[in-house]
Amino acid sequence: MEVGFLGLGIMGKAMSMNLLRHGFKVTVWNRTLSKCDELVEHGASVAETPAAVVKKCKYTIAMLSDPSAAFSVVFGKDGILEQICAGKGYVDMSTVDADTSTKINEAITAKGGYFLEAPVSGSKKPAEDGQLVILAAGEKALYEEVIPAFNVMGKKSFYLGQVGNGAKMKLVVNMIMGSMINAFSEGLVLAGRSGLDPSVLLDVLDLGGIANPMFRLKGPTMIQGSHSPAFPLKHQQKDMRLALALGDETATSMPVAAAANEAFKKARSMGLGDLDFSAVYETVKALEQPSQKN
Ligand SMILES: NC(=O)C1=CN([C@@H]2O[C@H](COP(=O)(O)OP(=O)(O)OC[C@H]3O[C@@H](n4cnc5c(N)ncnc54)[C@H](OP(=O)(O)O)[C@@H]3O)[C@@H](O)[C@H]2O)C=CC1
Ligand SMILES: O=CCCC(=O)O
Repeated sequence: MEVGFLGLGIMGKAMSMNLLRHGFKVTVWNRTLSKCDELVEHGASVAETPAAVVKKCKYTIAMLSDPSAAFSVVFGKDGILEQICAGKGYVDMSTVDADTSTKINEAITAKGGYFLEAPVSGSKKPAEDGQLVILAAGEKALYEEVIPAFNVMGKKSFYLGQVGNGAKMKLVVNMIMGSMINAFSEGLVLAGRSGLDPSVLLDVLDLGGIANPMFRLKGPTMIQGSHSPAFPLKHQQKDMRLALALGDETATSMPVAAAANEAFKKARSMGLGDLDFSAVYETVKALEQPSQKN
C-alpha cells in the first residue's frame, strides 16, 4: 500500500517510520524539509509540497501541530485542495477541534475527495511501538480502506461516526489527562513540602486505585526535574483551550480543567512550552512556599 505522510514532528516521524518498517511505500513532506532526510534513509520518498504528495498517493495522512497548521496544508498554496479529487482520501490525525475538521471535510468532499479525522491517544513511545489508540470519524469507506495502516500505527481503532466526533473524543481524553497531571504535580510538591519522600508517594499511588501508566512513566522524571518532550506542553495547552471551548459550546462547567489550563498557560509564559507537558510541575514548584506562621 502506498501512502503520503505530512508532518514529521515527534509523532509523525514515529508513525511514518512504523509504516515503512511494515512494508508500506511512504512519500513524506514536512514544512522543514530537512526533517525528511532520516525517513529517506529508511526508504521513504520525498515530495516538495503537500499537493505533490496528494498527486502521487491515493491516501495521504497528516500529523500536524494544531488547527492553524491543519488549515495551512489544506487551504494554503501548494496545499491538499490543489490535487485532491475523486478516488483520493485524506486522513488528518492531528489533534484539532471539531469545527476545524468539519471545514476541512467540507472542502475535501466539495472536490470529490474522501475525508477521515483520526486523532490518536498515546504518545511518542506508543507511536514508535505501533500502540496508539485511533479515534476515527468521517467517511466509513475510507476508514475501511486505511485500516491496514491503522493496524500498523495503533493497537485499537474506534470508528465514531460523523466528522467531529473523533476530535471531540480526543479533546475529552486530553482534558482529563491535563487535569490529572496538574493534580499529580500538586501532590508531588505537597508531599515534598510535608517532609515526605515523593518517590515513596509514587510507590503508594502505584499500588492503589488511582495507579495509572502516566503517573508510573512521568513520576520519576518529574521528581528529577527532567521534562524531555514526548508530548510538548504547548500542544497540551492547545488541547485544554479547545476542550474548554467545547465546554462553552455545550454549557459544561469545567472549573478543574479551567484551572489546569491556567497552569499550562503559566508554564508557557515561563518558557516551558517546548518541554514535555509534565513541566507544568515546575509552575507548582515555582509558587512561593506558604508561610508556616499563619
Ligand atoms: N506528542 C504526543 O505525545 C502527541 C501529540 N498529538 C498531537 O499530534 C500532533 C503532532 O504532535 P507532535 O508530533 O508532538 O508535534 P511536533 O511539534 O513535534 O510536530 C508538529 C508538526 O507540525 C508541523 N507544522 C507546524 N506548523 C505548521 C504549519 N503552519 N504548516 C505546516 N506544518 C506545520 C511541524 O513542522 P516543522 O517541523 O516544520 O515545524 C511538525 O511537522 C499535535 O496535534 C498533537 O497535539 C497527539 C497524541 C500524542
Ligand atoms: O495528545 C497527546 C496524548 C499523549 C498520551 O496519550 O499520552
